[in-house]
Amino acid sequence: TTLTANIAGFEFDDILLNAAGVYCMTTEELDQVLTAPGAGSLVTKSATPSFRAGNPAPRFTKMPLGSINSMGLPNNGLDYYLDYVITKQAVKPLFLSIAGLTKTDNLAMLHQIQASNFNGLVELNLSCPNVPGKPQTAYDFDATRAILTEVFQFYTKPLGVKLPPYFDIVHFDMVAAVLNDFPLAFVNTINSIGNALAIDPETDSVMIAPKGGFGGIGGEIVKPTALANVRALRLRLNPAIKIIGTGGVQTGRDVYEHILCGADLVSVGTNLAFEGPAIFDRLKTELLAEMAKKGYRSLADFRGNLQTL
Ligand SMILES: CC(C)(C)CCc1c(C(=O)O)[nH]c(=O)[nH]c1=O
Repeated sequence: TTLTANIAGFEFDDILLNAAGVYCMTTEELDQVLTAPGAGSLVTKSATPSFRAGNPAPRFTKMPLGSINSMGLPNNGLDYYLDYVITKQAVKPLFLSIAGLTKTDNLAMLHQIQASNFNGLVELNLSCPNVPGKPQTAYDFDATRAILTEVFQFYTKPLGVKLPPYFDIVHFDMVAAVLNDFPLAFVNTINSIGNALAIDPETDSVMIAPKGGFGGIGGEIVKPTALANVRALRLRLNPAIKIIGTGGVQTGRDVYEHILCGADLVSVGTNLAFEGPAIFDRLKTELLAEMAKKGYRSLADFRGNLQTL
């Protein structure tokens, strides 16, 4: 049985990786994912041009059926992660995530990466903010088209985008219509479901300090939305644009369902944070068992084969 995938000519011989933001802040964490059995790649914490401390703690916490976070983009700056992926890219194909707070920052970072010795894949986090008073970039389809137009004027290395979840069928149509106009290597869907609220029953208070307790949620609770976004985009996007499925993965069956919806790679956030990198080998074992039960010998045997009634 083989668990392989190909994105932009890169062969992955395991299809699991971390979700950006989880287990990827420091080189120590990144090395643990890099060497974890069952993990076929890794992605770095979304980088800004220079170091950011991020929001005051508590800013990530467990809650029933998942997690809630408002980290505020804490990261060690682009150079730190660019150095890491350049040093390690011979081991396996790697993803470098960027999330500029302005379009100027994103373009500057991409110029630096274009000129660098990094030959892996860039994940442009489109949950990054847009101009104040407007929604995040990925919820502003004109802004999404504008930044991708500027990026592809000069950026020639493999690039994909990280998307927040959409909840309206017309939004699936609209975002796919934008993305299909660009030579994207992949789309990673979903990012956390934004601006949720969790309450501590002991104290009747919110659970995280930033933003009055509002934060992005991940984990088991988001799986139905994650699967819907993978499926909706698979049905709409050019087949050349591969899909990384993210959201709600805690068992091999969850990985299997992301693939059934059309995912090529599957990433783990919340449950990786709770369980640690040993989760990758557990998920791989459970996925292989699920495939054996169904008589599948490769992911191509069932990728995208979700049945409708
Ligand atoms: C939400 C942003 C801070 C604009 C981007 C970074 C990010 C964060 C974060 O650093 O707060 N958390 C998430 O769940 N997803 C993200 O993409």
